[in-house]
Amino acid sequence: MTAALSVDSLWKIFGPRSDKIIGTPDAELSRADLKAKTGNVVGVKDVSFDVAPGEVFVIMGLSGSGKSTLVRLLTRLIEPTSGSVNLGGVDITSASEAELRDVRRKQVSMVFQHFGLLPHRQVIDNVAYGLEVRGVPKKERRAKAGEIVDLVGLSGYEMSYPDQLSGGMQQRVGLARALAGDPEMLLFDEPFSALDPLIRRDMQNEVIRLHSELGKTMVFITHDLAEALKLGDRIMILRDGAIVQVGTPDEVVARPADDYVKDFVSEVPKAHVLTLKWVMREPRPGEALDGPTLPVTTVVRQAARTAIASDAPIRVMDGDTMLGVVDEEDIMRVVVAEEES
Ligand SMILES: Nc1ncnc2c1ncn2[C@@H]1O[C@H](COP(=O)(O)OP(=O)(O)OP(=O)(O)O)[C@@H](O)[C@H]1O
Repeated sequence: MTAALSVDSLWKIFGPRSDKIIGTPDAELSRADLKAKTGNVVGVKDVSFDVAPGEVFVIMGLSGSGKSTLVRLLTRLIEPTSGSVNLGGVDITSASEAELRDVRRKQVSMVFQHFGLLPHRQVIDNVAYGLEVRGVPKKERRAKAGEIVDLVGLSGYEMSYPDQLSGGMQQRVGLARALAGDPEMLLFDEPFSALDPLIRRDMQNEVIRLHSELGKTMVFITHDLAEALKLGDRIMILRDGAIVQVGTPDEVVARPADDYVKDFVSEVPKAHVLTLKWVMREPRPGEALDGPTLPVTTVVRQAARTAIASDAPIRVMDGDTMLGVVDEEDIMRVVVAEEES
């Protein structure tokens, strides 16, 4: 299957003569050392990854890790120093201005932290804006926008103006606007960072629901690990512009690539994230093998009740194949370790 997004050896170095650094030993320097030696700052350092169609791919990192730079490179809002980006079959790196405009209008929509709504337009016309730019006639674009307004739970607010809505509702308008043009991919740049925790949780659930209904490819930028774990099919962790780890949420939590990631995930409630894959074991000699079955993808916490209710260990399955077993004690070990940490 062709990737929805493919990034290959992408670099962005800010500062003088930045294109002369890649390929030299200076490129290997830490960000601080390179800055001290040459005055250049590495925004994105030799980043490669693929996003599959329909995947939710989260790019996570602390402030300064290069998230905003990377997301801007994806649609070439800034020029890369080297490397390539292929978005839905279009080579972004060599695309003409006209092709880029087309990609930004039709293939990818962005949702930002600052909603960027047009204050003097009603919700319906904010949502329809992208269609208007494309020249879709008023009746048609309003009908389409109306459908999307319903989809994001804003029915009844079509005629409201942005400043009459709460932050969470404004971000729903932002989401609706991004969806109205029926893009293949949504790019979220820290969209919920400014929202209250409860509203933020609602919006995350909204993203999960919309993804399951529409199946769009999503690239989601965040500095919040809990958000990354909740939303991502896979998570890519950046530090100083470089990739530290790419993996599924349970891989990242179970097998952090280094101390940096380990530190990040130390507070994560493991039983809520780890799947049986990480706690199953070989059956012991003589152990009963007629216990209940659960898929290997079951989260540990969800397996607890089954384990407690059964004398024989749970058989952990991949389809018809038994991969291992877990019993109550195996599960308690994860839960207790979590309480102690
Ligand atoms: N135009 C620029 N000129 C020089 N350096 C820049 C420029 N833009 C970004 N940088 C530097 O590149 C690095 C990565 O910044 P970037 O904004 O991409 O990080 P971030 O992870 O998005 O952080 P934040 O969450 O704070 O926005 C930082 O050291 C930043 O100072």
